[in-house]
Amino acid sequence: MNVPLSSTSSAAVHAQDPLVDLVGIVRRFGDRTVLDDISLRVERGELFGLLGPSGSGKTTLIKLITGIDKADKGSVRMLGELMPKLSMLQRFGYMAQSDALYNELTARENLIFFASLYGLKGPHRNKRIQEAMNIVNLLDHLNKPVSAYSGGMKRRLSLAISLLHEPELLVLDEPTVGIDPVLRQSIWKELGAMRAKGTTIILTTHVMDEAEKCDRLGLIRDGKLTAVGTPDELKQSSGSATIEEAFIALGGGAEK
Ligand SMILES: Nc1ncnc2c1ncn2[C@@H]1O[C@H](COP(=O)(O)OP(=O)(O)OP(=O)(O)O)[C@@H](O)[C@H]1O
Repeated sequence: MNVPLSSTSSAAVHAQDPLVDLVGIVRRFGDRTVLDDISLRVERGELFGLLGPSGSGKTTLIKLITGIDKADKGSVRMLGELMPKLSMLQRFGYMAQSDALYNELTARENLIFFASLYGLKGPHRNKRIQEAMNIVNLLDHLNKPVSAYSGGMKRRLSLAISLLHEPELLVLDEPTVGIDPVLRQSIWKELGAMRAKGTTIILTTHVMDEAEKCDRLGLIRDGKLTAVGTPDELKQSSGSATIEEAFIALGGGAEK
């Protein structure tokens, strides 16, 4: 991962800091403004969903939160720390939309590599590898090369990697794309269990019944945050019966 990281220290982390605090974020590519003045706070322990049509800017926003990319204007703080910041890497797990896996290595070797980045060692590392692969139902495939994995299996392995170090924050870009409904349900059960233990989760989704399961949603359209609230608040404020209707009524437009 090519991360432009600063190692300069900033504000001390205080218990009252939101987990993620975005202020006035602008991101441009050439003369195109892809994120336009986005301010958003995600509190500790929340399961926060970003919902928006294809190309609306969800992945770009996720990359700014994780410090993979830098905003042209505005600030991103994670736990009070200005991002990007190298030491924060151990405190969040990130599952990108395209899998960042070493195809020629086995799943176990991939997990060992990422575990070393997170500072996991010895029996604890091995226990976490077993636990994470059990969550995504891939324990039987631990020793297979990733090149022999299906697309859905690669997604599940990427999810296992993001969970490996039991981070305080999980950032998941379309985590259930290409995953069958049964496993999708079990992954959501696990995300719920992690949230119950205090993990904050930020994810992007196009699936409306997944959006319903989030504590709060941010609706993005053309790089603008058009609405933020609980699923019920968004339905009420738009007089809609479903999140899908609320999404369209609140400027979400057509889904892909
Ligand atoms: N590195 C880049 N250079 C130029 N344009 C980019 C770059 N990254 C993203 N974009 C553009 O920014 C816009 C937002 O892209 P982004 O990937 O954030 O959308 P998205 O909401 O995540 O879409 P999807 O749901 O399809 O993943 C798109 O028009 C995309 O083409």
